[in-house]
Amino acid sequence: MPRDSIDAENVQEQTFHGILAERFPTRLTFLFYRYFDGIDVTSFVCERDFCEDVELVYVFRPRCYGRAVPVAFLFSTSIARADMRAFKGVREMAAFLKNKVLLGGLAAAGGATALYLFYPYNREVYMTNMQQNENDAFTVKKIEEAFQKLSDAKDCKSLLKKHLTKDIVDELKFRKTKMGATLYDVIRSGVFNLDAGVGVYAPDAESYKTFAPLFDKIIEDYHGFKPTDKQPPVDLGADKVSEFPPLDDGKYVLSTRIRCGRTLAGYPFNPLLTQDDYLIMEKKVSDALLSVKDKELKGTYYPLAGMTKETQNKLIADHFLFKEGDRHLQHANACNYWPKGRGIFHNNDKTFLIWVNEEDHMRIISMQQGSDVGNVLDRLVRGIKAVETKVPFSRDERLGWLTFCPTNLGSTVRASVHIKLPLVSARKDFKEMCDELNLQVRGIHGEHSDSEGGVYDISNKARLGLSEYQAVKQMYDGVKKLIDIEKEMEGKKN
Ligand SMILES: Nc1ncnc2c1ncn2[C@@H]1O[C@H](COP(=O)(O)OP(=O)(O)OP(=O)(O)O)[C@@H](O)[C@H]1O
Repeated sequence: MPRDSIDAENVQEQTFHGILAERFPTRLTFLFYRYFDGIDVTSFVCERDFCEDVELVYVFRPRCYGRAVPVAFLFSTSIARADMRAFKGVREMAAFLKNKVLLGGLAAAGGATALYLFYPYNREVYMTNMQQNENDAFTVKKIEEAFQKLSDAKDCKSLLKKHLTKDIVDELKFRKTKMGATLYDVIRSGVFNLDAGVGVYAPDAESYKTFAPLFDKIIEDYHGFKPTDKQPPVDLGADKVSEFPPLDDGKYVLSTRIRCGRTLAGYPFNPLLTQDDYLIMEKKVSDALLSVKDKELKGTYYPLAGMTKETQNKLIADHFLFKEGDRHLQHANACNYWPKGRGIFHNNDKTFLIWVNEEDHMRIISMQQGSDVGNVLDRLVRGIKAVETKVPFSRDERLGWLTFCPTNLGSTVRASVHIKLPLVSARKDFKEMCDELNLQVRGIHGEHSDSEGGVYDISNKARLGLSEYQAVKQMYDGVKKLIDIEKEMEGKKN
């Protein structure tokens, strides 16, 4: 049963029968239309999202042409056979043969034209209906409609829109990973959220290979990481933390946070996880965390199910917990069965935290007040080492640690500071300056939020093609430079 159908099954079934009764009053008319008009019954069972308004879909209308050609051929030959029996005498036979040659010629020409005109359709029909390339016809139709929607969205600036060409759609629309991910699962969020910066998510690890013609272009555009490039070996920077002394004495940087993402080997990512998967993974991770021995890291796992709204909101406001209801994640089907299987682990001081089954299976986080980047990194490294011995993670030779969003691949490290730079951030070219320093700017309540009280979240932009240590260094060097410019501007002002 397709994943989307779980809740909507009964409703859809009823709608389906209602529509059938209305449009096809007798079983015979239904069968006729089903045969000649290409109605694919399996496609009715599921849909509740993108094509909400489409009740009945003639999945491949051109199927009728595919069937019409052989039917017409059989029809004409059977008439010819009947005629032949009726003819007597050589003259009639010669005339008949002449006609037959003519008829045969016309049929061949007609057949060739039909083949030429309808080959692409028939190929699709064959591939989908014979399950040659796995994807069902309705999903193919959804992908084509999604592509049309993106093409019509002139203001959309996402990398998805930029790189999803007709050729790529035609190449990928039939593909499906072994766990069942389609191109539609990949692009769904970006199709709903035309204001997205990127717009794609990987429903499972294999998607990065199966849908590589799209992912590779987006990855290269975002990270500057070519299809021939390879993620360097892991270097968490355990022996180099002393290179990151505090950035300032508390004047500019309010707090520092370094996080990385991990996915459990053998499990798909959010859109393909079942309720049982979520619960099993939660148990695996929370059990593993129980055995953390490091005194500073030891803590408790708090499942989201059962947590009061008040506690949740307090944790979110204090920047410890993920927010609920991010529309980009929701449209990527990343919030199924929420809040089941989701939760947060943290130590007493809330300086070491692990998010379970939010965007990625795990987000490992180290954070504290002030700008002691070295200390934050040291704690994170100890945390990663404590966990990775208990649960195996997905890593790809080329792309490094695998994550749901392609912007997080590779090192998966986002090292950030909450920082106040009143003069620099007032400059018109603030965003361009940060871009040049390979820094990403966000508001203080996370991605897609605005700055408050002049505080920005500034982090490394690149995560792929550089080691964990290099990602932290990118943020450290860039922020140091911004602080120097702020000081320079202060000097000039005074
Ligand atoms: N340096 C920091 N100090 C304190 N809190 C921070 C810092 N950086 C980020 N946060 C907080 O962490 C929370 C999560 O932020 P956000 O969702 O932007 O980033 P993320 O966890 O890196 O994930 P993603 O990049 O996938 O969105 C937010 O509440 C944000 O304010």
